[in-house]
Amino acid sequence: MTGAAETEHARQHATETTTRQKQEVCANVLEAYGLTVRQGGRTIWREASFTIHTGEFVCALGPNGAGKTTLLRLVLGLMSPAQGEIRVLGAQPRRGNPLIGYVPQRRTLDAHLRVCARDFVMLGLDGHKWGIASPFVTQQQRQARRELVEAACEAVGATGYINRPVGQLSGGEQQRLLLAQAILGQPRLLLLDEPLASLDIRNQYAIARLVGKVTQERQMTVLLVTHDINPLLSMTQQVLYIAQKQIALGTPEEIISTERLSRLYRAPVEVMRDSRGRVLVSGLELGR
Ligand SMILES: Nc1ncnc2c1ncn2[C@@H]1O[C@H](COP(=O)(O)OP(=O)(O)OP(=O)(O)O)[C@@H](O)[C@H]1O
Repeated sequence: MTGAAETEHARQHATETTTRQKQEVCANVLEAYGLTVRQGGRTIWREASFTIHTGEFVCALGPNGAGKTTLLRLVLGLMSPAQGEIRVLGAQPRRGNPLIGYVPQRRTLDAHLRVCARDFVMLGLDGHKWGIASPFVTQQQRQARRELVEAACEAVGATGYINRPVGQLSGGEQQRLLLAQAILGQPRLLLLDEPLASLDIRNQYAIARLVGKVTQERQMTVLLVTHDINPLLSMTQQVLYIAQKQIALGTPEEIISTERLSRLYRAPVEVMRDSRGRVLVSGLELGR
């Protein structure tokens, strides 16, 4: 690296560190004030106000099309609200914020994808460049990146298949790699869009436990979209429920109750709990 490039690199690093430090002291990870969101001329939800605090594990629930992914898109700065204000780590949302890790709604990775698990996870560091590292990366930095990837793979229990082509891995194994990719940059906020979808029950619980453990160890705030809260109940502190164009936030006991859900859906919804605390909701099949 030339002297000028080194100076520029150091300046950028210092600016990013200061911004990071400033945002890390923010006690509220997500703040919404009177948020209204429209898509294609339709109001998806309106006048939502809520706060997610540092370190909370929050599950977003709601019927198909209620606007759960839309909320994640707002947080990621991929769209703007029609009204109201949203603040992420004390600032306006912005695209490519390194303080946010994101696992999008799961697509099965192409069975013919030859890239090995280690390189796939590495995309979490420079995915926007398709893994083509900057020419300024030194041998030492390359080694540090490898160690970071290996630590993330270890954290999600993927070390055993780190050299295998991702296309050949099972759904549960691929989900672990997506999680490793998202935590690589040590984000403060982790967004997960239906990480349990299309996994069998055993793997749903295994991935749920893993997400809980990894995010607690790394002190991350989590906003996770799911259709089934049960595998996540033991770690969920807040539930964010989206229905009937409204958003409600509270503890699982507050939100997932017969009275509250019936009010949210303006329909008779019944919530039952079994001896192990698992919830069963009936009445939602009648429509949004
Ligand atoms: N680009 C777009 N243009 C117009 N409408 C859109 C667009 N993207 C999403 N929508 C609509 O916004 C609504 C909310 O979509 P969103 O994907 O946020 O729902 P969701 O709650 O995540 O649903 P699911 O549980 O099915 O994933 C849907 O009715 C969808 O059709």
